[in-house]
Amino acid sequence: MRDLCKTYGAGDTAVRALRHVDLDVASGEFIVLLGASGSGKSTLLNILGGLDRPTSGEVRFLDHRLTDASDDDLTRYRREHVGFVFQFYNLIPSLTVRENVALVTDIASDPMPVDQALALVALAPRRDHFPAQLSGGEQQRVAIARAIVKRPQLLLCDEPTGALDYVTGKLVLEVIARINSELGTTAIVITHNAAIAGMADRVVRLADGAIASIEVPPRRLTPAELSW
Ligand SMILES: Nc1ncnc2c1ncn2[C@@H]1O[C@H](COP(=O)(O)OP(=O)(O)OP(=O)(O)O)[C@@H](O)[C@H]1O
Repeated sequence: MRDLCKTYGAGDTAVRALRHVDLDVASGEFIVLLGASGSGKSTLLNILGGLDRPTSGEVRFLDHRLTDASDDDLTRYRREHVGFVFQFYNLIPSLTVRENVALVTDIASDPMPVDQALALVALAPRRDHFPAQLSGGEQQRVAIARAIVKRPQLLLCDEPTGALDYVTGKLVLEVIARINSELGTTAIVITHNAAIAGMADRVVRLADGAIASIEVPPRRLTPAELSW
């Protein structure tokens, strides 16, 4: 990302959500994005994921220039390269676990078998259950399986543990760390929980739409080693 700016609205009501952000993310990196509410974290993630466009500046992903991409190009970029995980799981209630994940394999070019994705999130035995029969943490793990079944290079997580209790949140973090280390998927995780920063290769802190600091933790911790 180079000199990335995003302004919502115009005139007196304009909100400058991102101001001149420069950031390079290496393939396979695990980045934790911290910052106060309203500091621009989701805006940054949405632009990186091709869900939104910057007002000015440049975003590149490998040889794709997202800034000039047409709507169709952005759709293809999201479909082929990006997996999203949000705070709320957005599963389809009338479909089983397996069917929720299989929806993605129907449109992906090189998906992994659904059962492999479910095994990665330790949910293979629940494949025929419906979302309402699962706990919040299990539903989030289905959402992660759905995000990674197409083998995206980039996994973008916006508050993935925000709705979960301590133990369940840790289980979900374990799954994200495993995807990052076993599949080499680049992971960017937004959180309000500064303790999660210990899992990262780098911790990027936003303040008022700008990068306030980038830190490299002395040693990358496993989720089991984190406490809050
Ligand atoms: N669609 C929009 N229209 C107008 N302003 C917006 C819009 N989306 C976000 N904003 C504003 O842009 C700023 C950054 O919002 P953003 O959601 O990126 O922050 P955040 O750091 O993710 O916050 P939180 O931690 O509360 O989710 C905020 O001031 C927000 O009110």
